[in-house]
Amino acid sequence: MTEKDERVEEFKLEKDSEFRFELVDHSTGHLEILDGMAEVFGTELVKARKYVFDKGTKASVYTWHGCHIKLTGKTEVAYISKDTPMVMYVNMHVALEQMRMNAEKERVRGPRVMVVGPADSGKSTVCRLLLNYAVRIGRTPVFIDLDVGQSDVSIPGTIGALTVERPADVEEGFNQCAPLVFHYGHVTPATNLKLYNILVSRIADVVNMKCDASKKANLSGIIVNTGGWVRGAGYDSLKHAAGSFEVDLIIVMYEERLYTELKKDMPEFVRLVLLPKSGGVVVRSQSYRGDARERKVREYFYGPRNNLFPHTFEVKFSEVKLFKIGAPTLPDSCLPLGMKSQDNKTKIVPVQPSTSLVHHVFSVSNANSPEENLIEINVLGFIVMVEINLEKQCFTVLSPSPRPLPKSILLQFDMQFIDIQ
Ligand SMILES: Nc1ncnc2c1ncn2[C@@H]1O[C@H](COP(=O)(O)OP(=O)(O)OP(=O)(O)O)[C@@H](O)[C@H]1O
Repeated sequence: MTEKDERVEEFKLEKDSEFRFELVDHSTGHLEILDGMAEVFGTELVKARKYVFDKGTKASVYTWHGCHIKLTGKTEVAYISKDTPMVMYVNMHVALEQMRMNAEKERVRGPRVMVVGPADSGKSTVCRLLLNYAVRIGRTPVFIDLDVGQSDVSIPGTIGALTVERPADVEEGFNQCAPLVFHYGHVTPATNLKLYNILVSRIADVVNMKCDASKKANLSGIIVNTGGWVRGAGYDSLKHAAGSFEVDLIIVMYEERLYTELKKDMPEFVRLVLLPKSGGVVVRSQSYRGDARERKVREYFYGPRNNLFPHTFEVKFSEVKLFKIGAPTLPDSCLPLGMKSQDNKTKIVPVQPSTSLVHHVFSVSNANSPEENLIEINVLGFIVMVEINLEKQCFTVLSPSPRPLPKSILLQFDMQFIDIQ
């Protein structure tokens, strides 16, 4: 596919059709709706507003009744398709709403849904659609993102949950005002599956508490997004997540093998639905995913439109305590008697200040002391070590808020962020 020059194009969409586009990696695009009604992944577009889409965006505009739109920008692909699974997705939403209404009558909890499927099968998009449709009719479901590679709740390397109270912003996604976030530190569950599973159980416990405390959230139900690792240990961790959240419905994106395996392994009360993958879902390369992760961290500090102003300040070594979760795995034969290599995976390892920490991202833990269970305590936010001065015994950090840091225990990510615009 050849790259077109930036240009203004208008498209007339018939009812039940979608306009799919991919912007090139180096330029943003603008979209306007000129006539009719349309939505982007379940969020309605407002007339006379110019929506700005980030570089490399891959998205679609769907219309139930027909519309006329204008796109300005450099696209790699831009086309209209009438072959969309949207009716099936909306039927799914209707079924969930039916479950909520039944739950209301029977005074039980609303649907607990988990969306699974291989990488690039449209899981996040289906979650976003179902959440948007739910809030559009007054529900407030809890969204949990277990995808540590491409989280829609917080930065990569974390798992998080938020109560969705309004539709996702077309440009910026869900409002991430007060998410509950736990530090994992890596961008794939495989790096430390033991820790990952502990965090999944922990976040499930907290979500259960939230649902016990809020009747509305309990009735609205939960929607859990998962990562694309669906074989071997990845499959086991999906089963673990299903058990932790006590899900009663699993949506499997297009893969029959996964559907059949889960059908066999899940208890009877768990319903399984196989949904087709949209022809518009784009397969993203490793480098695109890496760039997307970096963009996500940048967005955390600078805002989605470069509209935030982070702070840089010095922090004395003595003011903070740095830790990493998990020590390198040693063969069992090298460990003290009775200890297993798996125990190392949840070990809290103190990290000494050194120049190797430059550019590393750190979570600011909500813990008050290292004696607390650092793994299972949520995090307040993130900083980046911009500079380390061993002589002055201080770090220079990039932080979303001005000094001082809210708490003093910092947890190290594998991930680095180099702050160049
Ligand atoms: N109908 C569509 N038209 C155009 N682009 C789409 C459509 N549906 C999804 N996409 C895009 O395809 C990409 C992959 O979709 P999505 O993130 O939902 O998949 P996923 O299964 O959650 O991916 P993974 O778990 O591997 O990160 C995203 O960039 C999304 O915006």
